[in-house]
Amino acid sequence: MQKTFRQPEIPSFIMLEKPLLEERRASEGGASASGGIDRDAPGDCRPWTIRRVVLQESKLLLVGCTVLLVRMPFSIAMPYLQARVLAKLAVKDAHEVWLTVKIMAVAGSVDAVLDFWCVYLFSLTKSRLVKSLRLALFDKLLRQEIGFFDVTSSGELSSRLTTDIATLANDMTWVFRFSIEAVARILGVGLTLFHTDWRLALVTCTSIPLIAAGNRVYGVWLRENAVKVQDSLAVANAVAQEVLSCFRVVYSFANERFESSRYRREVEKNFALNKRQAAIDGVYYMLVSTFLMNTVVRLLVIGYGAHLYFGSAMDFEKLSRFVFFVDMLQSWTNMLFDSFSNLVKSGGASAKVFEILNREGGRGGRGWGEGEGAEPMAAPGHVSFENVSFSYPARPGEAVLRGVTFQAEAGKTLAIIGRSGSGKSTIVNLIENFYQPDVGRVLLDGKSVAALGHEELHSAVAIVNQDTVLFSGSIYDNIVYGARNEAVRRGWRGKELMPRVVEAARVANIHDFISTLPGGYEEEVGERGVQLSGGQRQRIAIARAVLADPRVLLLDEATSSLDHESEKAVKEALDRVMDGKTVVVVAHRLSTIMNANSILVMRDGEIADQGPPERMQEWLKTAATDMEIVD
Ligand SMILES: Nc1ncnc2c1ncn2[C@@H]1O[C@H](COP(=O)(O)OP(=O)(O)OP(=O)(O)O)[C@@H](O)[C@H]1O
Repeated sequence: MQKTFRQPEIPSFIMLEKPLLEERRASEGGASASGGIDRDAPGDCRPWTIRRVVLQESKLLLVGCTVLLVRMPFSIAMPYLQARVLAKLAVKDAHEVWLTVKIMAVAGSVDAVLDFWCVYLFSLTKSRLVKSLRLALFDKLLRQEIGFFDVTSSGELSSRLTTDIATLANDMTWVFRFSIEAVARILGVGLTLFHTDWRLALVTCTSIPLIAAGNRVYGVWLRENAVKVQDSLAVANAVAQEVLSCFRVVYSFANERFESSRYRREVEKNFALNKRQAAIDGVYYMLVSTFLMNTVVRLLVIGYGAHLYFGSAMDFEKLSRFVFFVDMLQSWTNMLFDSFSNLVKSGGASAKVFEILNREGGRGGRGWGEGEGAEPMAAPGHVSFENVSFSYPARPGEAVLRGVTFQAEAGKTLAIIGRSGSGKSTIVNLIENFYQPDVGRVLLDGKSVAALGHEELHSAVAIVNQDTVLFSGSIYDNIVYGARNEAVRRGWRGKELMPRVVEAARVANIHDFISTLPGGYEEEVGERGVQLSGGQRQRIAIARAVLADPRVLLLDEATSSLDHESEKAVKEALDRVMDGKTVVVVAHRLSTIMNANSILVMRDGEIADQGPPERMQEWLKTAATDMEIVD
């Protein structure tokens, strides 16, 4: 049921015009509009692989490869022309020398211009891939179930989003820029070598089987190590993120030294892996690149070439041309080695990224993005649990709820009480469909919450926790957060939203405070709302819930985290918000319990008792301490 808001005067400092609908359209159309990766379009079940990612940009790559092929004759012409200049110098043919120099100048210039296009096209491909992969991964993370985040640290995930994708992309740049070019050039030079002298060309090829065997061994090892390197980096990042985001706790216990050594330990593990990789890289390049290619092949070519030259089976120009081409072949083979090792490393970096992208995700109910835009149904907000048993995915064997059955009647308040760990918050979590019961059903107005659309459920149910989470941004942004989907559905812009935001802030007892701030509703709250007091944060969170105008309000009542004044302001705000709604409150205050319509007593995951407060009055007095109930 939509609440009708009194339209207050809009304060003069508010000049907001936030086009939420356009914002959403931009975010949804972002990837396809830019021609990037299809971000797991519905119905697309193809697994994510490097091949799939690369194929997404096949058109750009094709253009890049065409430019490479066009460029190749100009690049390959250079050693050929150089050898010709040397030969003509030896016979003092000035006309031919200058003519060849002019041809070299033209060929070199065309080569340079085409080089620009190669670099540009392949770098562009890389940037598009990074952008699309980041978007796809982030969207995939948003589609995961809450249990996934219980067992995966946010630091690790941000490492996947940033470091892993950046490594993958950097390495891919090499691969695109050089491996395709290297293969094209090696083929071109190879053909030219055979055309120049097939015997010397065969000698040049003798090392190929050895190089192939070396690459295979190196590749297997490198891939394994690359996965370990990225994993150790993710662990180090997770530690850093945790410490930085909880820095006040670190500071207040003077644990900087401990945290420094904890981070150092993880960075050292990453360093040890990198060191091992550096040593193996060294051995590989020493044997394959420097010894085999640069020394053995060169000695064979010059030795056998000299033999042919002295036996008059080859002239000087041909021999010097051959030597120049072998030089070119060597530098491009080295390039190919680099590309190969980078490709293998990017395989390591991408392993976890693809693992997440290919993750099924056990989110119950319809996922994010499905059935959105639908008008929320007008229903009274009746919550019921039918024989619910549940254990958390992180601890599958441990039943936290057992056979829980109760009703929270529409428009009434149900207070849940019980000892710490008895399962009170778990009940709230299940109403939010954060997790699904192992047995039984959780119903909202007769429908299983798991069967309701994601937006539909969460526009009907709002939660206010003790542990208030605000986002960095303005107070306005944080309050509007409660009604973003509705604002989009109704096409509201800033001027339609502002009166609602102000009204919500008034209901939540925070408008007067906001009006005293220099920036008013546009005042920044800092990361996680650090620039506000606990009570102010809570009242902004209440305003956010008021704006969401839910049918069911879930409250986790604070015990003593606030001073008397703030607690009074928060309590008044809550009393106003609760009016006329179905409220399920994890209660710690006797007044809240006595004002509730019904009380549910939890003990070790089971319902110990339930009934109206009048019936339990006497019992409550004796059990207050045990149940952590305060006056
Ligand atoms: N995400 C989770 N993963 C695994 N176990 C959990 C998780 N959350 C809670 N638990 C466990 O479930 C049990 C019930 O927790 P719950 O938070 O529901 O208790 P509570 O009655 O709300 O306690 P409190 O009053 O202290 O908040 C506890 O034993 C707790 O350790």
